[in-house]
Amino acid sequence: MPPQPPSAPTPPSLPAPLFDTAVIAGVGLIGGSVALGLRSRLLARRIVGVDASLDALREAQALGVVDEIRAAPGEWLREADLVVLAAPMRVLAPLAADLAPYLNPQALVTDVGSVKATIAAELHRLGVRNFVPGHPMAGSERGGVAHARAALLENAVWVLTPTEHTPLTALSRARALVEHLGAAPVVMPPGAHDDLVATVSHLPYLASLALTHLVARDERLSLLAAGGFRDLTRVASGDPRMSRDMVVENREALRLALRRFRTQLDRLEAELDDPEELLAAAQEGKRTRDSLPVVKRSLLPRRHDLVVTISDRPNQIGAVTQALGAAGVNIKDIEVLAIREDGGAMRLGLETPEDVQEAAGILRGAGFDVVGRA
Ligand SMILES: NC(=O)c1ccc[n+]([C@@H]2O[C@H](COP(=O)([O-])OP(=O)(O)OC[C@H]3O[C@@H](n4cnc5c(N)ncnc54)[C@H](O)[C@@H]3O)[C@@H](O)[C@H]2O)c1
Ligand SMILES: O=C(O)C(=O)C[C@]1(C(=O)O)C=C[C@@H](O)C=C1
Repeated sequence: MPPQPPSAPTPPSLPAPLFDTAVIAGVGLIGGSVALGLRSRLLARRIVGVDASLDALREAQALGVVDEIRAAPGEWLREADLVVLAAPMRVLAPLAADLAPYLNPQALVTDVGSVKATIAAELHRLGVRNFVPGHPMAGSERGGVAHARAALLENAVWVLTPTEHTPLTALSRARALVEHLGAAPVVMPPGAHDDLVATVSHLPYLASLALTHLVARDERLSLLAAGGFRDLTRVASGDPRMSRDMVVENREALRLALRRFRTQLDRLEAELDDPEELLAAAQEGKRTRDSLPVVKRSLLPRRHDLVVTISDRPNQIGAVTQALGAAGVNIKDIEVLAIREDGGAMRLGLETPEDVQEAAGILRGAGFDVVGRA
């Protein structure tokens, strides 16, 4: 055979996404953050939002959180291989019942609700096979998609609460989802989860309400309320109805946590007359609080991303940054997404959608393969 001319190296293709079509049911703070995580980490080829509020859907689409929007379930759902239920807890089960007739039986279905035993039982009753109940231990008092950020879920503990009905393959797919989103999966039964969050989430919410009620009786108290009071009561600013639903749903476990809390308060009150004992309690409290792990999250919103494939040749990353630097495009964040024998991909975080357009043009001109995610 005559010698062949050397062919131009073909740029490596982007890593295959974990999911083809992801559906986010409830495109608010948490659903939107999951969608942004899927997006920025290239975990789904296509993200569809479904929500009871047309305004929320339009906002999610305008912010580039989802690719497509749907106002109601339908045949279109069969294309989904991932469905994330992220609506308020009181509507999670009815929402699942509306979606169930259209679900592809292979689809991984998960939720993000704050209490797990009831939803786990409800979805089993509905016959949703690949359902893995979940709860990211991260959030904010500010709801709505405008506050969604992929970084919200980064390094967060994300509890998965399989039951005896949960297929092992579904659990391992849910684990992979959580890990790929940059969070840390922790697996336990739904009841154990509900007992624990009663103490670390639902009790603090009621305690913050109690404190705000104390302050409400005298406006001079609000005047003097500084960092300490504000830190302790931040969660009282959350959506009252959602928070109410959360604590009511977990009331059995919460009653026990409240009893333990009252005992602690009584003990501390008694120790006011025993300063040495109170000092020991204060030292123990400081040790516990100081030893809580610091959760590191990126400071940058990852809304304006550009993904560049890089071949396995020297100085490819340098060539990308130099080309953009020479044109005055400011790179705010860089992440290497995948490294393989034939190359890999990296994500550039840019400030504005216009920067993404400009950078994509420059890099394409320099022979790079790019995908914009403005
Ligand atoms: N906010 C937090 O800190 C936090 C943390 C972890 C988990 N969660 C859980 O996440 C879920 C969502 O909370 P959020 O803070 O994102 O709320 P959110 O208000 O920001 O978003 C909820 C979204 O669900 C939509 N929705 C309401 N009813 C619906 C229905 N019937 N069908 C489809 N969509 C509907 C709303 O329009 C809204 O867009 C809740 O179940 C909550 O328990 C919240
Ligand atoms: O506001 C926050 O920072 C939260 O993380 C909110 C918080 C919590 O109590 O920890 C509230 C309810 C959710 O189920 C999970 C998280």
